[in-house]
Amino acid sequence: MKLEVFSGKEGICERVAIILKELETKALEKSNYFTIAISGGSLPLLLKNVNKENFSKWIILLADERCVENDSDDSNAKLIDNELFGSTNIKPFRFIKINSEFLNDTKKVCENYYGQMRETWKELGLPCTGSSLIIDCALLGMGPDGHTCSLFPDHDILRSVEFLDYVENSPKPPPKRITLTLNALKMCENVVFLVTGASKNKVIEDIFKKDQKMKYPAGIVSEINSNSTWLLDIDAASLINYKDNFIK
Ligand SMILES: O=C(O)[C@H](O)[C@@H](O)[C@H](O)[C@H](O)COP(=O)(O)O
Repeated sequence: MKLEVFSGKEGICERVAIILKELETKALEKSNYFTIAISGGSLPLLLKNVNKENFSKWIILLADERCVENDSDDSNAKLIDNELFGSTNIKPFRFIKINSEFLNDTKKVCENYYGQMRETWKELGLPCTGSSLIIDCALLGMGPDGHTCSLFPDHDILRSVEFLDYVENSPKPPPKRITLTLNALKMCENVVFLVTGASKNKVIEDIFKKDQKMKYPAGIVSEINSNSTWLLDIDAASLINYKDNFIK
């Protein structure tokens, strides 16, 4: 697991734009598309420097989504749409969102979302292994409790054997959500965590200094995926020794 620390959000914005350009280039050498799963929270606000030149080749997925209307202020899709595309005319090749027709049945929202993903992978000949669809990049946040996507510490969802699953009792509101599982995240070509703020420094200390990754879903993802990179600001990194990983 790679670690890079920045003095502020600006450095993270610049670095993530460079990383995504590199991953996009690599993906487009193999296929016509770049597949990326994106978290909600403050993460989409860090994507302002992302190069939009090849957006017509991007397939955007929700790393997790709250089961709300796509135009609700609680929707991760709305947040990502606003931050990446704003008022521009630029659009990705496809942005897979939940079907709000099923909002009264979380399981159906989940089945439908996975179905949309599978159809896209099949239609475009994207790589898969069994029931796992291979995603080029998962761009993930982490909460102060160490959750990532809607994978919460000590929650049953961590034992899911599905690729995509749902929770109806999320400790963080709103309670009903769908999420990529550990199985799915293990198979992603790359996982990039963007973590800012002092509220996360203890979890970062446990993951990077105390070797207690497995206590936290974000740490577990980093352990099981062989290609994870963490971009932190100095507030999140304040309890670890980051001298050799400080970028600017
Ligand atoms: O669906 C959610 O409730 C959010 O997406 C959540 O999972 C968020 O990504 C993390 O809590 C990190 O949030 P911040 O980046 O805002 O700290």
